[in-house]
Amino acid sequence: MTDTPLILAVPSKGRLQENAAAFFARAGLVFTQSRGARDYRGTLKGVPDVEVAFLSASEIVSQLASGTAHLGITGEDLIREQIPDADAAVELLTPLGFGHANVVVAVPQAWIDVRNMADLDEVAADIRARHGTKMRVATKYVNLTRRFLAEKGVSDYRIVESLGATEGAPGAGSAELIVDITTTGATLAANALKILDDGVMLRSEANLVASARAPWTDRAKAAATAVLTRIAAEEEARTSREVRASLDPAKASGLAPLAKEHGATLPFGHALGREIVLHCRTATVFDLVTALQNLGAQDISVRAFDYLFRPTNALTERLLRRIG
Ligand SMILES: Nc1ncnc2c1ncn2[C@@H]1O[C@H](COP(=O)(O)OP(=O)(O)OP(=O)(O)O)[C@@H](O)[C@H]1O
Ligand SMILES: O=P(O)(O)OC[C@H]1O[C@H](OP(=O)(O)OP(=O)(O)O)[C@H](O)[C@@H]1O
Ligand SMILES: [Mg+2]
Repeated sequence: MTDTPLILAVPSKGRLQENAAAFFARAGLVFTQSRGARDYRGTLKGVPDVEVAFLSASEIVSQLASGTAHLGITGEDLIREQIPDADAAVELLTPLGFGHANVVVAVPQAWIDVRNMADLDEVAADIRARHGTKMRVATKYVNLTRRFLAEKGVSDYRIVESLGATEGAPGAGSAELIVDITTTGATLAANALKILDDGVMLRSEANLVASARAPWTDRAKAAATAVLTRIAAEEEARTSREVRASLDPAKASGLAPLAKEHGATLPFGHALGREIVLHCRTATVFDLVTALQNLGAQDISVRAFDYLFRPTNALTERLLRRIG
């Protein structure tokens, strides 16, 4: 226990698997599965003290909640659904830009008068009056649904737990409406369902998540820092550019204010000769080039980095703030 390595939980199937593997690969983090593809444990090439656990997105949530895994990639929808006190149990270190899905309340398109959550109260009353039963909501997001309906003041309903093909429930007659995730909307459309106007419960995407309950030994902390440092260096590289140019030293006094105005830095300070080097955000690079040209700079070149390691990074700081 005192010497536990870092357990990194990675999606082994489903929608997140490929994107998660690509995300780690970009950061130079390559998995090795020693006993072939059916081995559900692995390591990270060149990073000691890391054990990779290949799990489903929902198992990853369970392991982060219990502290069996230290770090993992999974959907925020599953985090909010499966962990009652999510903010106490885990820290969402950063959204990852893939695995986008909205958790929504959807009803049959044929219900033309039902447009928003408030209308559901009338639907419930109507069902009760006609059939003496409760309005049925099919979903696997039981907790999110209960919380959301309570917030919206809808109380006369019952949940029909659904483990798959939830969108088919109204058509099959096993529920009146559903709560499920949607990305393109194709499955909802195919089942003649529509999202209520105020029926988006959560906009989810894949996140890099840390467990607050895992045994954060020094060894695990050091390994996590190594992993997060690489991830941050890849992101910093992707969002930064290096700008080099030749500038008459007589004009060098204009450089610092120019850099400041464009949010750029002079990592090597003011060169004594003609060569100047700036780092800037990718999005501002052409404005910076124009400003340098106006200052009289020549032979301006712009380069991308593979990795850019800063003295600190937001990911590691966020983790260490949380786990101490
Ligand atoms: N279009 C999508 N449909 C489903 N999930 C998506 C979609 N886009 C992103 N996701 C995310 O991927 C997560 C895992 O869903 P996925 O369908 O891959 O799991 P699964 O393999 O079906 O897992 P399980 O067997 O536990 O249901 C979702 O909870 C959600 O966060
Ligand atoms: O809005 P769309 O782009 O149509 O995507 C939404 C559908 O995708 C998911 O199912 P999935 O294919 O993962 O099958 P599952 O229900 O077996 O997990 C989800 O449960 C929806 O049914
Ligand atoms: Mg699925």
